[in-house]
Amino acid sequence: MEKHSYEIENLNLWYGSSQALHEIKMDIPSNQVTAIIGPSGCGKSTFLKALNRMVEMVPGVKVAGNIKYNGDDILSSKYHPEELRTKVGMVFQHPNPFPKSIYDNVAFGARVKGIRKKAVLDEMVEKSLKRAAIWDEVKDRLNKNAMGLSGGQQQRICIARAIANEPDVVLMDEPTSALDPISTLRVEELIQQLKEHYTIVVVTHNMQQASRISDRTAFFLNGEIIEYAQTDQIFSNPKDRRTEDYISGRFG
Ligand SMILES: Nc1ncnc2c1ncn2[C@@H]1O[C@H](COP(=O)(O)OP(=O)(O)OP(=O)(O)O)[C@@H](O)[C@H]1O
Repeated sequence: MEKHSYEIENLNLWYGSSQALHEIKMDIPSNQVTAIIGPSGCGKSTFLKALNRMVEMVPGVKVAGNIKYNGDDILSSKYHPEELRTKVGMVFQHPNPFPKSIYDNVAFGARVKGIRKKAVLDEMVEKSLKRAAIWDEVKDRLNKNAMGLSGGQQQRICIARAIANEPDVVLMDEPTSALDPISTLRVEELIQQLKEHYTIVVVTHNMQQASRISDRTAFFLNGEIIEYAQTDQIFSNPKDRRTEDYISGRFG
């Protein structure tokens, strides 16, 4: 049976009195890439930030329904959201390394957890940078400031920082939209490699990207899921007219 990192049912979300998500039902398979597509303002980022409960930082937000993460109801009052912070990593649209060395960026989470041994940190930094496909480019300058890298390299450092915490899910909110085409391709290849170890959920405006890198695609419109299926099916044989109109560029 397919394992799911998330099982979501009846998810509704409001910013004040304005409803941004309506009755979302979605299972997110483990060790696959799930893409979230849809026009601007349809709720993609909101949905992503509901998965790690980051959305609750917005004043006046109300979330109702069921989000099961590895079988635990993360919206229950008994659930400690801190657990999600380590298990669910996040990568943002604009690369946001800390103004620190490459090494310190990747070692950051481990140091927060109290890990001090240099050998342990060294090994973790190397492993994470290798997994993020940037080790060869930076191994000779680990003590240089990460802000001095190109945007594409910075984004891979941010991915290394996210995976250094050994998460099992990585959420990515338009991770390549600020990158040039070559860096975009590198990050796309990386995302496909990462699914061997992590469950990936990626929000993208770019439909070619969704079709290239994802196993499943969910099409959101006005805060609802219109269609969610295998990516091949969404792009070759969509069931809903609105999906077809969107993927063929008729709106959005
Ligand atoms: N912090 C907020 N406070 C109030 N309303 C918000 C907030 N964030 C988002 N919204 C509203 O919720 C709806 C969904 O926004 P969201 O950012 O999730 O969409 P999106 O699909 O990610 O858009 P984009 O592709 O432009 O990033 C929009 O109507 C938006 O205006």
